[in-house]
Amino acid sequence: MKTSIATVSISGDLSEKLAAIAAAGFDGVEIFENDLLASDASPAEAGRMVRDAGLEITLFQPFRDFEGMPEPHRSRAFDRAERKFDLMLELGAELMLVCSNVSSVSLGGIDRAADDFRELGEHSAARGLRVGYEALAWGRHINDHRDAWEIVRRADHANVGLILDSFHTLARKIDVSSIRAIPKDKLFLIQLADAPQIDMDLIYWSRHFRNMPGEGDLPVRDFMRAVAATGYDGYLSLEIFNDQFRGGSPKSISVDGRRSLIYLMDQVRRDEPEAAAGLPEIPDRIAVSGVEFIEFAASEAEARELAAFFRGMGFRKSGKHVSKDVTLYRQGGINLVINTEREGFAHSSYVVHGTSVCALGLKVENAAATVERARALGAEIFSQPVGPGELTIPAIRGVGGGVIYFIDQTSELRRVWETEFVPVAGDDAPQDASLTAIDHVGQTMLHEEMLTWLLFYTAIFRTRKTPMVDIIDPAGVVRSQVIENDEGSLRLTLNGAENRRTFAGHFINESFGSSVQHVAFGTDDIFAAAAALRANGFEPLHISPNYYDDVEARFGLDPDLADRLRAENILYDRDESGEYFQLYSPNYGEGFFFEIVERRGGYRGYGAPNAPFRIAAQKRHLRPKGMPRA
Ligand SMILES: O=C(O)c1ccc(O)c(O)c1
Ligand SMILES: [Mg+2]
Repeated sequence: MKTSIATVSISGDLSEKLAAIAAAGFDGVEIFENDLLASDASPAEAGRMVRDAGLEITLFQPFRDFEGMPEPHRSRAFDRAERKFDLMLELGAELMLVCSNVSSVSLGGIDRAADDFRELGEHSAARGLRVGYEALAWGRHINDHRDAWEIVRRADHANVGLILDSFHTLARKIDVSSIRAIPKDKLFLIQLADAPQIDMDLIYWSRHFRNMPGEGDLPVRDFMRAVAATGYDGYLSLEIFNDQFRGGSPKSISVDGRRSLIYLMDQVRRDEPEAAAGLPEIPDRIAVSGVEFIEFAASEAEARELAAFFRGMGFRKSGKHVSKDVTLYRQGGINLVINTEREGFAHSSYVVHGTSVCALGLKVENAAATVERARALGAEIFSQPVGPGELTIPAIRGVGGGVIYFIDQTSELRRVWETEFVPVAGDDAPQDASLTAIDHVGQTMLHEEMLTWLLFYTAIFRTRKTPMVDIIDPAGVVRSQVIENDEGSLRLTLNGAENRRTFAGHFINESFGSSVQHVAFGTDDIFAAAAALRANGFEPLHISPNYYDDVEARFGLDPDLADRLRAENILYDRDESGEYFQLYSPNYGEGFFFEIVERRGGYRGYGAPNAPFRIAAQKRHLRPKGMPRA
């Protein structure tokens, strides 16, 4: 698989772009003319920069408003083409993209356009160059790749071919099976882009909202299957016009791009094994059955406070690590560990972020295969020296720098708790709060990082995304999207803060980066949980009584139930499929919190309608210098 990306897809000046593209492992780059015009480098110098970075120029583009013109526009278009051929020879680019004409003076006519392309083919062949024709979705006469192909077919010139761009084809919902009838030697380049499904003007959608394959909602996989069926084995080139990417980190966008292509082609290899025989074999997306543990990094003093929090929620101190300052707390199927080591990863995480979640442990089928797939997708493998009596737990770095460990049931890892921890007799055992499992883990990030996290989780794990939901914070909007498995036993909520005055934004600011902001535990009996918390002296987040008057009226609740909710500070939501009960801890530090939830029936949401009231309460509890109030 040969991969390429257009310079328009990422931010920075030309040399920054090239460095990031090369570092991410791309083989080639499309030079967008504007990037050259903006650069101080001459075309020859720019070409040298590309080759010095170890890249090939896959395309020079775009050449506009060429075919089907009346005179004198026609002659002028040919003159312009000659000028660009000069430039391409200096640059060292061999293929030029001609996008379909949008000019109001263009005449249309398949044969007229074919004649123009045949003549352009002659001119380009004389210079040793080739031209590829792309149907823009908004082209004046040609806006469908099937018509562009007819023109290329009738032009019948070896130096004239077709360029397919998944966006233009999929945005117009053109049947992709038509691609299977195109001979592969006439496909000069494949451009790939996805996009979120939003109803808007095609040009605006294309130029501002494209994203990497897998990040959006278009069936890029079906498009690529059809391309693979032709036997096409040339460059796959990302061409992503996206405002956020243009303002983002060149490195991270480039890494996402490479990841998206590897992920896409791994799916295509499985769909079309005949066609995609040459692609590397990597383990399929990894099934995750849930969260095995959550690890917090803390100082000793803060660990005592955190442990008091855990105790209040019914967690029992259950084990001490055989060789490290790590303590295990358990309840139901939930494992929480606090790491107070003075060296190693947890400690450096503590130094940077303060007391926080530094690692997640996920339950997978096969931990070694998980690391293999993650590595193939460009994830960073994590390891640190193993102490006496410790197992080597396979791990990778998550997007925000946190660690994700993998525990399976088929290796010695299944005995990790017995192997690494000695039981401790909890003398001061709290009342069990009937917490059974981790319902979801909430990760907070900047809004512009959301697609990166989304692609990371969905490319490596057998998970899917749910539609974006807006969480209304009194100081702004937080966008929330969930990564989940089919069973609902793994749910990661990604919360993207658009400003720093939201509760989520405050957390990112104060904890120096994106990470886990909350952990939600599931229970089968929220009222039993609330009673246990009370018995353990744990005071939940206080919710305004005004909220309960509204809930009672809105859902027509039985007044007794409304009173119980009010008395226990439990939030309530309901949809067609079931009910949801939520109980919140006070903030820990700068906005970290726990949540206890009960789902009844088939409720699959997260109580978004309650968020404004819960967030308002949490903000009232934010203290100038934060330590818990438990
Ligand atoms: O938005 C455009 O004009 C444009 C230009 C060149 C392309 O390859 C493309 O897909 C879109
Ligand atoms: Mg294109």
